[in-house]
Amino acid sequence: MREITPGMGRDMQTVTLPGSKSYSHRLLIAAALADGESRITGLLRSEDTLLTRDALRAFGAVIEDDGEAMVVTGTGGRLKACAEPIYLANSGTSMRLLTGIAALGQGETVLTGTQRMSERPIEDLLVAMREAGVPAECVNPTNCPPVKVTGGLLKGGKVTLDCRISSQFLSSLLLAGPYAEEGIAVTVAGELVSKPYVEITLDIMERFGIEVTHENFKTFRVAANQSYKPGAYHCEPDGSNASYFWAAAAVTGKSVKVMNVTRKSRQGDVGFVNVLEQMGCTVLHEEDGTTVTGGDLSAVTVDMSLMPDVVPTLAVVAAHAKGTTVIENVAHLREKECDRLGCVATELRKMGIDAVARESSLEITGGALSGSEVETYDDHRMAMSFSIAGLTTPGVRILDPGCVKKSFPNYWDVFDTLQ
Ligand SMILES: O=C(O)C1=C[C@@H](OP(=O)(O)O)[C@@H](O)[C@H](O)C1
Ligand SMILES: C=C(OP(=O)(O)O)C(=O)O
Repeated sequence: MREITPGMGRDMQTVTLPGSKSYSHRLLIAAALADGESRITGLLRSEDTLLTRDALRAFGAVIEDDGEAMVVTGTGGRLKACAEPIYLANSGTSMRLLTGIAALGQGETVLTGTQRMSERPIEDLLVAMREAGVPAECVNPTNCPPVKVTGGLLKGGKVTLDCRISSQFLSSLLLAGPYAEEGIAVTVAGELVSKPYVEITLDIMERFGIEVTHENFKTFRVAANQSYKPGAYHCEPDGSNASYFWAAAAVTGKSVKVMNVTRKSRQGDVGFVNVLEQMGCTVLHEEDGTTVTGGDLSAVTVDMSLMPDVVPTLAVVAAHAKGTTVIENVAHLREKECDRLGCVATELRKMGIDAVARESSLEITGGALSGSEVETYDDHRMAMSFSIAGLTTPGVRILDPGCVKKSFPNYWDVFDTLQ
């Protein structure tokens, strides 16, 4: 348990954050699929990205960490058989992205995780993989992991993919695509949620020399006989994790600059500052970072389909704003580390805030917060978001604060520099 002390130290604070989780997973995967040696700096070393690293090692990539960079000797897309199941805890990105990559393995691969992982859907991806020739199925009749994938049979061709639950399914097929026998053409059926994460995938594939074409994010084509180019790559800091520090400024009225996270980034969550601006904050965009200064906060109605991971942060800011904030189009938040609509509403209500989770939206009416013991549901974003409420409200106690290790192991050290 960790009790937060209200208040911030200086009026203007600067923070430096570790690497982006989404970029780190993809940089490691692309380098592991390349033929030759890559050197990657700035990577996030957290529970989830290290699980991806270990899985790629099991698939035959040689990955060494010299403290500054990870040096990856890739497989050229020829992956080793994995006799033991690959354990991916509750890392959805690892599970979904590596399920597609397992199609490049030899023989059968089983990918497994925590109890919560076995409640996070994956069947839509497996349907498309089977269309592409890959025997792939859930071990239990749940549409969720563990999954079993038979490698070596990725024919590719035309497939249809339902992306209403997760964009990670599409990223998975795209990343494996260059090594499909016929290449792959993926048509997205239904809404593509979390689209910016697909842009991150496209960015990495392009940087590694792979050409992907698409018509307005509807049909994506990856030609066969392309290969990932090894080289020197750098990972930018994490835009989702920046949200907690911008939110700290928003609720305290002070200023926080997050270094090297700028609007030039392809990380959709950097767009969180635009929502804060709409709520009454001032935002300063500079070449070397983005500063938020808090102001009188008022409620917003906002579609957050593109920025799912900052919804818990926004919810805590909304609890401090005048009026009722409506966060729309976020049904997919129910499938994350916890049911983030239900759990966020429950924890806000414990603090005396009127919060309602609907099927695909969240409504929060700002008001006077009171301290409470915050259940974090083994969800790093619950811990980090609710710590921000503790800056304005005495008696906020975060249970299981160590769960931040999933994406931000030194979160509390950086948080403490605010005080
Ligand atoms: O591809 C990625 O790196 C991610 C995609 C998003 O998931 P969904 O596409 O399932 O919403 C996001 O929530 C997750 O933290 C990271
Ligand atoms: C949803 C998240 O991650 P993942 O899907 O990788 O578990 C997250 O980091 O908020």
